Amino acid sequence: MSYRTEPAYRHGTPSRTGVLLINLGTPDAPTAAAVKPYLREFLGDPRVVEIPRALWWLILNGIILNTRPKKSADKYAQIWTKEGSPLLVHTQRQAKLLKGYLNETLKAQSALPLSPTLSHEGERGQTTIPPENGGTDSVLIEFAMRYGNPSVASALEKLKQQNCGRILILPLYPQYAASSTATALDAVFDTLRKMRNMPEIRTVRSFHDHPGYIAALAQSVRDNWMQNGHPDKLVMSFHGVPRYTLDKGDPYHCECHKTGRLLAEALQLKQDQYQISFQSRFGRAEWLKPYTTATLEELGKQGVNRADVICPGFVGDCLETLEEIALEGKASFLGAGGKEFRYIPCLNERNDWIHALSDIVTANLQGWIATEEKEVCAASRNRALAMGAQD
Ligand SMILES: C=CC1=C(C)c2cc3[nH]c(cc4nc(cc5[nH]c(cc1n2)c(C)c5CCC(=O)O)C(CCC(=O)O)=C4C)c(C)c3C=C
Ligand SMILES: [Fe+2]
Ligand SMILES: [Fe+2]
Repeated sequence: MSYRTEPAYRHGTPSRTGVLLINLGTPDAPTAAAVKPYLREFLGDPRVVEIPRALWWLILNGIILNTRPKKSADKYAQIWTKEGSPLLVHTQRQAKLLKGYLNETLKAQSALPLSPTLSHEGERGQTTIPPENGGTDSVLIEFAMRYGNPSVASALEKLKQQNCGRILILPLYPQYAASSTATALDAVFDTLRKMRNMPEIRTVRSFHDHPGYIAALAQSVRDNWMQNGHPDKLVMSFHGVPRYTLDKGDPYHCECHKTGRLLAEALQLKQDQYQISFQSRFGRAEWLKPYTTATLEELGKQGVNRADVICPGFVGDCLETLEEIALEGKASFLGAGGKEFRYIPCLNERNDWIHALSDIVTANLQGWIATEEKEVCAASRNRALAMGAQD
C-alpha cells in the first residue's frame, strides 16, 4: 500500500477539533438504478451479512440485486421529499443545528476566544491571530454516510483539510450493534490506515441510556399525547438484527431493552402499557423477537383500540420509520381490527435532542478544547516573536 502525500507540515500551526457524525446512508434517488449500488455496498458488508462470502456473493448478485432494488425504490418513492431522502435531509440538518448550538455553548462558556480573528493578550500587548486558526467556530462538524454519499473518506478528508488534528466520531445510532456502529467505525479506520499524518481519534460507542436522549424521547411522546390523547398501548419498535448476533455477544438487544425501560420509566408507564418489538426483518433467518408486524397484528386481534408507535433506535426519520411503520405498520394494525394508529416521529430537529447531542459531544471533547486553547496561545506567542516582539 502507498500512503498519501499530505499537505506540507507547518510548524506552530494549531490544529483544530472536529466532530464527524455518521449515519447509515441512503440511495441518491428513489429509482432502481440508484438503489442497486447502494444495496450492493450495504449488503456486501460482512458486518451486515455474516454468511460465508462466496455463498453470499452468489445470492446477492444472482437474486437480491435483481429483485430488491425495484421493490425498495417503489418504497423510497413514497417517502422521498423535494429536498431528497429523509435520512439525508435530517442528518444534514442535525449537523448544521449541532454546529450552531455547540459553538454557541462553547462561546458562552468561554472555552475559546471565538471571534473571527482570535486575539491573544501577550506579554507585550495585543496580538492578532488570523482567522485560519479558528474562524468563527471552534469545533468543526461534518457528517457522512457509511454507505453512499457523502462518504466517510470524503468527510474525513474535509476535516483534515481544515487542519483538524483531533476528530470525535459519533455514529448516529443510540444502541450499539456490530452491523451499524462497528461498521461505521471500520470505515473510519480503513480511511485512517491510508493516511501518513493521522489525526487523533475518539469514538462514541453508544448513547442508549443518555439522560438527554431519553428525556427528548419522553418529551416527544408527551408532546404527541398532549395533542392527540393517550393510546391503549405504546409500541417501541427498534430495527432488528439476526438472532445469532445476540447469541454471539452483540449487546444490541440489551441496549434496546434498556432504552425501552428508561423511556417507560420517564413516562411512568406500567408494564402492560408498552411493548418493545423489532422491525425490518431481512431474509429467512430468525431475527430478534417479537417482530413489530406480528406485534401490531396481535394487538389489533386482541381488541386494542389505539396503538402508538415510536422508533427510538432511529434519531432521524427514514424509510424504516416512514414507510415500514407509519404506512405498513398502520395497515397491519388496522387490518387486524385496531381502530386508531399513530406514528410518533423521530427526534429529527427537536431542540431538546440537539441539546442532548451537543451534551454527548461536549462530554467526549473533554480535554481537547483546552489543548486547542493552549495551541492557539502558543501560536500567537510564536507569531508575536516572529514579528519582532521580545520574549
Ligand atoms: C441483513 C440486513 C440488515 C441488517 C443486519 C441491518 C441492520 C441495521 N440497519 C439499521 C438502520 C437502517 N437500515 C435501513 C435500511 C435497510 N436495512 C436493511 C438491512 C439490514 N439492516 C436494508 C436492506 C435496508 C434498505 C431498504 C430496503 O431495501 O429494505 C435504514 C434506512 C435507510 C434509508 O435510506 O432511509 C436505516 C436507518 C440499523 C440501526 C441496524 C442495526 C442495528
Ligand atoms: Fe437496516
Ligand atoms: Fe438482552
